[in-house]
Amino acid sequence: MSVPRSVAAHRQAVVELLTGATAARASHRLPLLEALGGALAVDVHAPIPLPPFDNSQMDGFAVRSKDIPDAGAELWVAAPVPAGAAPAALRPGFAAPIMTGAMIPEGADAVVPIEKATPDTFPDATARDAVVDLPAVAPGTYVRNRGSDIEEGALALPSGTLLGPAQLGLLAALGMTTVEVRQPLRVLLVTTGDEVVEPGEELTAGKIFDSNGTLLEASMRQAGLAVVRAGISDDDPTSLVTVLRSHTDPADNPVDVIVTTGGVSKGAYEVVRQAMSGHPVDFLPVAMQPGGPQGLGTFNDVPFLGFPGNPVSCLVSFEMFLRPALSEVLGAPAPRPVRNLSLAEPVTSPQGKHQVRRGTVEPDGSVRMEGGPGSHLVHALARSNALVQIPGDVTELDEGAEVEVWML
Ligand SMILES: Nc1nc2c(c(=O)[nH]1)N[C@H]1C(S)=C(S)[C@@H](COP(=O)(O)OP(=O)(O)OC[C@H]3O[C@@H](n4cnc5c(N)ncnc54)[C@H](O)[C@@H]3O)O[C@H]1N2
Ligand code: MOO
Repeated sequence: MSVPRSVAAHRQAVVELLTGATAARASHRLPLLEALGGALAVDVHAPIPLPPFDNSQMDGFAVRSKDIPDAGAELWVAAPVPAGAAPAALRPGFAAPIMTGAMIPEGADAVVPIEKATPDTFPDATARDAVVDLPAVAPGTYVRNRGSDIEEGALALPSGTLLGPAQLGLLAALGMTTVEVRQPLRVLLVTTGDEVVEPGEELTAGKIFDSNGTLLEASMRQAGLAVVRAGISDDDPTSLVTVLRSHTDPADNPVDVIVTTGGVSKGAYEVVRQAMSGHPVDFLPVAMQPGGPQGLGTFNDVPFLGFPGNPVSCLVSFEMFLRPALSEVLGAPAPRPVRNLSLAEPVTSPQGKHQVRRGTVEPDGSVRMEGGPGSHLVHALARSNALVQIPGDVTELDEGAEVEVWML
């Protein structure tokens, strides 16, 4: 029996497997919202500064700060400056009513919020010769300077950035309508097993619904991959081989990566192992639980990963191997945030296996386990927001012990 491979060694093997497949990816230009979840193909530099002009952070009065001594001063009220208007220059001795986001008039260098003015309401726009009492204010107060968020020409987003709501919002703020994104990696996802049926079909004795397909397709899409689904393969290896051949023909737009689930352990009908015979694929144990049995190699020169069949094993395999490898090779998606947190309860773990438990981070910052270690516990997984990492040499941890937690 082969010696189990470490988690780090297997992750490195996945990185090496994907490195060739992801070289020189083509890119295309998409409208911003269609680029959601994609990876930026080029560095984007700011075509304009943000903010584009000095503007007010408050509803109040734009003033020349040097017009107001420490004791305060009474100033004439100038014409109001609504947001969107290009104001006239501010004359000495005047204060201009200004609204949040409105352009600071030339000559003004500070804003006094309306609450600090006497009277503390804006005069009627038609009022003549109105005056206002204002306290002293330091230059720059409540002024949002042109270019203080980003200067014109500065690097806004580096190539490889995964485009989420905040990144797309920035591009819109910069006035862009389209963005150059990498063509996503195309992944063929095949779930396997005679017992597995599509959700919505009839559930007869001995059958279960396919959760792996949805779980992994959702994970992959979130990570920016394009997923090609080939349904559920039964336990006949010839039909699985036919499916894999049809998606890996070099003359017919082959997929970039193949991921299967199930059929990799030691049962009598391990369809994936059988389908891969004659191809350079290793089936090996990784010293990890869940997700111990793994397949890795190529089928018709296309990188292949065989995840074990249990749903939690699939999710853990994706999070521990494929997602980090994509981050390393493509620069996206961003790695999961890692935190060191204390355990809300004691935990035991098998000697020699890196265990990945599912947990919930509590408001007090401790982490509580959701369900036991079993890799079939999809309900407990659905309650979790974190993967709790317990190294292979650790067998017992007390309540309060520190553990590494990956936020999902
Ligand atoms: N004698 C041994 N038996 C098993 C070992 C072992 O080392 N020796 N390893 C166990 C571990 S750990 C795992 S993980 C599984 C991996 O098995 P397979 O990858 O061959 O997967 P299957 O046998 O096809 O399925 C395992 C389990 O998952 C359910 N399943 C499969 N596909 C789906 C799906 N699409 N959606 C939902 N659930 C699915 C399946 O019904 C089984 O319950 O092997 C252990 N056995
Ligand atoms: O290693 Mo298996 O993935 O626990 O159930």
